[in-house]
Amino acid sequence: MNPSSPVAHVSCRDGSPLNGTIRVPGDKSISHRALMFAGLAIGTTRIAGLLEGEDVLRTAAAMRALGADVTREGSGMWRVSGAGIGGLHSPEDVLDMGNSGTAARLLCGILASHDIFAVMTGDASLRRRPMRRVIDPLAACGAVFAARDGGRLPLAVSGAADALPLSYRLPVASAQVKSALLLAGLNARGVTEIEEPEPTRDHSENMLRHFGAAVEVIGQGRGKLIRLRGQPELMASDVMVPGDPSSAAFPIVAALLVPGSSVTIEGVGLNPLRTGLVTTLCEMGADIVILNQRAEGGEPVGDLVVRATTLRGVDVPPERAPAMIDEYPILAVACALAMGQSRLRGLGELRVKESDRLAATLAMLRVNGAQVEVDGDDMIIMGGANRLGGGTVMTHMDHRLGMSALVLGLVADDPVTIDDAAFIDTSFPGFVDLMRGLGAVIGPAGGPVEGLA
Ligand SMILES: O=C(O)C1=C[C@@H](OP(=O)(O)O)[C@@H](O)[C@H](O)C1
Ligand SMILES: C=C(OP(=O)(O)O)C(=O)O
Repeated sequence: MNPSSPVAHVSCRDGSPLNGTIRVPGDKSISHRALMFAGLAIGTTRIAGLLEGEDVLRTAAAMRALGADVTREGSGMWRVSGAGIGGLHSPEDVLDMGNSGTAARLLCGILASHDIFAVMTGDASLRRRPMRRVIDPLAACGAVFAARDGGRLPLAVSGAADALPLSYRLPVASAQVKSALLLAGLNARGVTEIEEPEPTRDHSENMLRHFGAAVEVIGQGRGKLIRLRGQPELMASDVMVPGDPSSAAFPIVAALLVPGSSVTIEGVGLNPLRTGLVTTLCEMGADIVILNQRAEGGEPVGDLVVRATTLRGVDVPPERAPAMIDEYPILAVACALAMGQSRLRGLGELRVKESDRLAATLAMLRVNGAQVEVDGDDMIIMGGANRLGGGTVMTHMDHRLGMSALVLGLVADDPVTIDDAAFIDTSFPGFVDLMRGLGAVIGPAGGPVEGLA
């Protein structure tokens, strides 16, 4: 993707409600993991509903370069024949992980405990993101990493020929770090132990079990100890990927905010470690009904019926952050439209996402007339500004900023423009068309609504 794409896209309030029934693309976290675990398993795994966004396509290409047989069979339908744990080989060329922190960090885990040499890079956004949080703990298994200043990509890794198990207490609440260590632990002799003081998404633990590994999780409440016995035989096992709750967040908030709307989103993943946004919106008074709760591929799933509601301000506790870490930009849009003040607490991790999301979300709202402040790691938003919109939002290569700004435009008094829509494809290909199908007016700035590439 071209980060300096000159296209400006704009969304406008036109008074018509959003209506319809949709599905959002497959869960990004689960899609990355399905390709990685299937690539390490013996036998052939079929994956249905894989997210075909740029980020996940980078993982597919990397696993292929490392020796797994990864084939697209149809829309969202993929077949992976794994190389078995320890069976991957050195890639012939540099692994380019594009815009994806998850792909880069989880792959570091795989590389660390394989006897291979690899070099990894990414786009300008990913090259700014901290990698020490994975390479420091992974080095303890015997891998040797060399990275650019500050522990940034590009990096080179010489994986351990005979990896040692890891024992580590996570200093930040990060499912990416946890998953990188679990992936390394798969090819280590003995038991890898990870202490997790704050719970984060557990898709890796669920998928390890799905592929036949023995994972023990000790502790029920907040603090957990995760134990993985190394060198299990991972057996191929088909995966059905649920709709991504982090993508559903955009039509959910749009339906709540655009008066008269009623939107049903089918097949959304409802893992409790991902549903912080729904909890928060319900605290704001949102009319969200969950129907047909069921389990699909080891993950809870349901259909969400969302109707427009007048929202009130909310105080979101810091401990909820891991369950909605990617949803703060769109929650901030909801707060700007709510009655009263909101305080979103403990958002330090937002500074190291695809952009500095704390600064970029503040700028998005301010340039469109909302009153917002950052106080330490908290964001404070005054809802109900007299007039919103009219600004151009700099998206800084960050898909979630782009989508949040377009949703803001659907309810603002004046059009909202974004500098670059290209990065939306990293997690939500087809976003603009899907929103238009519900009745949203989104199009190039100053041009006709139809014809947006
Ligand atoms: O494990 C994952 O799939 C992810 C974990 C989160 O990152 P952190 O682990 O850095 O919090 C999240 O922001 C990212 O979009 C996906
Ligand atoms: C932070 C995100 O992804 P990643 O870390 O994989 O780039 C995201 O999708 O919002």
